[in-house]
Amino acid sequence: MTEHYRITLLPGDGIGSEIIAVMVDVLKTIAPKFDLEFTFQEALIGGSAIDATGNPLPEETLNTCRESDAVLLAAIGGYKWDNLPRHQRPETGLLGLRSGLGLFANLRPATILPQLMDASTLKREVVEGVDIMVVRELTGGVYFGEPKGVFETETGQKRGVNTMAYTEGEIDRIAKVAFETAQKRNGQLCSVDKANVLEVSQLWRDRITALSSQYPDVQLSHLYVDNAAMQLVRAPKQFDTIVTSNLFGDILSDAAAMLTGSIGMLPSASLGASGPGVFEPVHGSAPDIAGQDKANPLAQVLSAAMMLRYALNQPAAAQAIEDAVQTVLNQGYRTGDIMSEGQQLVGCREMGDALLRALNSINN
Ligand SMILES: NC(=O)C1=CN([C@@H]2O[C@H](COP(=O)(O)OP(=O)(O)OC[C@H]3O[C@@H](n4cnc5c(N)ncnc54)[C@H](O)[C@@H]3O)[C@@H](O)[C@H]2O)C=CC1
Ligand SMILES: CC(C)CC(=O)C(=O)O
Ligand SMILES: [Mg+2]
Repeated sequence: MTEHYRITLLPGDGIGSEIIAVMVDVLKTIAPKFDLEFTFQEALIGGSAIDATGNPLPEETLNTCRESDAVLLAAIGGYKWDNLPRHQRPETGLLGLRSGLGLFANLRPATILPQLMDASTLKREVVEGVDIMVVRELTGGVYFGEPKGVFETETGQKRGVNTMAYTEGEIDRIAKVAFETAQKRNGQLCSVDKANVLEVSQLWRDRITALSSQYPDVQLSHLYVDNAAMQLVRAPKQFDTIVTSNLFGDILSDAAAMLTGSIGMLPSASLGASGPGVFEPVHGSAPDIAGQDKANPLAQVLSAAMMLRYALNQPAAAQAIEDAVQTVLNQGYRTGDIMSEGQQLVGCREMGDALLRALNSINN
């Protein structure tokens, strides 16, 4: 029986429309082979939404997302909107989408593919075999805490304020996701915080430690975030699952991206307790290469694979996409960000065409 899914597409800004187009072709190609049918509905977010409606997250977009089975987002942001007031910025739209859909858990896998061992800026022996899952808290911490703003002091100076805050409930629910993720992997969980300085991090550490007694099969460790950043580039293979707050996870997952060769390779899944998840690359809108057919579409395509696996329970279709990515890399196709000697430099569109050829060679 054919399974039918309603998918919201959010191309956003910059390279968004280029990489989403490749991903949609991939999904359309895979659908009949696995008895799937997708209805795609495009909606506005970020700078393109500001230009069209004055609002980085129109209510209509949130409603469309809520009515769908899953959301595929590319990225938002760009120079054009950098000087708008905070509440009108593209990034505020993205934060609104995450909080509006209750997406408190962001899973960011950083796995090095054997074909890309020489694309990393780190030595082959350091990155070979890296397989890390960063579980980033996504709707709390300093990106959302109150008070925030720029205020005037008694002496007339401007003072910028953001607040890093977590409740026990917010920590407990992300901890549960992280422990369960570690259980399904190698059973090692490293919690990253700054408990030597920040009260909010001490609460984080205390709650994670308290909850660990419910997961005797998971080996829990703690690192301060400065050391964790250093360890990630010194000896990344020591990590299995990492759980951390919104800001630290944002930073550490970009660093982890470079272990795999490029941020253009890293997908992610943003999940809540119920309702549709958002599947999105870790990278941003890359305005420096937008409109030039230079973007690597693989993080976006692998985000669609995460959607098939995590939201739609279609692991065989997810695997087919992941296999196609390996095939095109085996064939030597490389966008600029993962290019190395002896390989064939291609643009975003050409990489997409190679993926479609690989998928079309799958037997029905
Ligand atoms: N989830 C999202 O929508 C995010 C949005 N942003 C926004 O994106 C804009 C640009 O931010 P940046 O700090 O420059 O981060 P970025 O991730 O967009 O780009 C960083 C560097 O990586 C390269 N890059 C990123 N994705 C790539 C891909 N698929 N293929 C090849 N190269 C790629 C870019 O060309 C750039 O040199 C900003 O407006 C920022 O706020 C940033 C991060 C996440
Ligand atoms: C653009 C920000 C809102 C977030 C970010 O950098 C990210 O989620 O990776
Ligand atoms: Mg980021």
